[in-house]
Amino acid sequence: MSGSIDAAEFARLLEELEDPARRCFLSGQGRSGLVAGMVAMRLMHIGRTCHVAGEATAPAVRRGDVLIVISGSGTTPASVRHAESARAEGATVIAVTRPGGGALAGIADLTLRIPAGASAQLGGNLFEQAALIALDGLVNALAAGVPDARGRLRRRHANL
Ligand SMILES: O=C([C@H](O)CO)[C@H](O)[C@H](O)COP(=O)(O)O
Repeated sequence: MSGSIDAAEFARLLEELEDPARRCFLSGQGRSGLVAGMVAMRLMHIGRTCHVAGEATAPAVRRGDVLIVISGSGTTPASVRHAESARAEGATVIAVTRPGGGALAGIADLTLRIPAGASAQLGGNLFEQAALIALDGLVNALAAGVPDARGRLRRRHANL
């Protein structure tokens, strides 16, 4: 990976997600969608109301919500559509994408650029791995403000 995540972008995202009452939506396709699911799970564990776009139980996104769209290319049609729809509803859209960020970065209110270019791995592996580490870092930073976050995770963890 060349370069690093921009500290100001990371801080801006943290600020946007500071309000524990704010609903979060996550979106991504393929492996980027799996990263979205992992991040949504941890946000739920620390007490957030969080949904994964496209899941049967996800409600409508509305003004005041935050949608985080994960897409290395920034051009995956479903991801771009989710960003457009959420913007049209008045939600805040956060793009997690490579520098450049395709159409997605142009739609988003905020972007976290993940400097994961070509690598010896298959497909977009490096982006997907790096995006997960960055977003786990974001959740850990949010968890620091949650009283007894570890206990909360234990109590909220799936048991079925
Ligand atoms: O699963 C993926 C593919 O195998 C590349 O590693 C991608 O996550 C999926 O195709 C979505 O692409 P992006 O929106 O560009 O992340």
